[in-house]
Amino acid sequence: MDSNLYLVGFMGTGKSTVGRLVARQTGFAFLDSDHEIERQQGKPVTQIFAELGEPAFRAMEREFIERGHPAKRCVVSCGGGLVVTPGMLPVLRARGVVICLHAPIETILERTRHATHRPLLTVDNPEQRLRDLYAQREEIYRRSGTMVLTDKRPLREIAAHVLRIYRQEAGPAGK
Ligand SMILES: Nc1ncnc2c1ncn2[C@@H]1O[C@H](COP(=O)(O)OP(=O)(O)O)[C@@H](O)[C@H]1O
Ligand SMILES: O=C(O)C1=C[C@@H](OP(=O)(O)O)[C@@H](O)[C@H](O)C1
Ligand SMILES: [Mg+2]
Repeated sequence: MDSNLYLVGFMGTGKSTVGRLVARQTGFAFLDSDHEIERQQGKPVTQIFAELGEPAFRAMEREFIERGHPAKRCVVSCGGGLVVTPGMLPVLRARGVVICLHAPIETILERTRHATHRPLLTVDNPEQRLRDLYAQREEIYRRSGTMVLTDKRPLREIAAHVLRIYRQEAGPAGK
């Protein structure tokens, strides 16, 4: 059982935090798509958006998923928009197990309130932006993979749940 595990879902659902924990527990490598792109570009995601634009960032995400990471034994925390780009979900599915983290919008608003590293939220009304994006994307996340609820749940419990699903879906009958 060594296929990759991809965590997808909206901003603030805990992909980066939970992914790190699951990687530690499995001994898999931990890769966060945002961090990998930042490392490769030598600048933060906010600067990439400002200087090169969102489409360029989406192309970097695609490149990272298609050619930029090992095929086995990785936990990959995907940036929230990665799986929204048309054509990305089949690529993730072909490469491993896709699990979607979920939280209600009120919890997302709370968890993202003080962060400054998400360029989509550096607007006059970040709350409205989050509500709009959440509504636009909800259906895509719902269809992306087995859903894990994260609201009012401790991180270690979420990580254990993710790991259980991974073992079921990557097991002998799976990948
Ligand atoms: N289950 C949880 N309970 C409480 N806080 C959480 C939980 N999951 C994530 N957080 C917090 O929410 C914020 C966003 O988490 P992060 O892992 O960066 O999400 P994502 O990568 O999905 O955007 C962080 O401050 C993190 O500590
Ligand atoms: O939802 C999005 O489009 C984005 C989510 C971010 O990642 P997180 O989901 O880890 O915050 C990051 O990739 C970028 O700011 C764009
Ligand atoms: Mg993240």
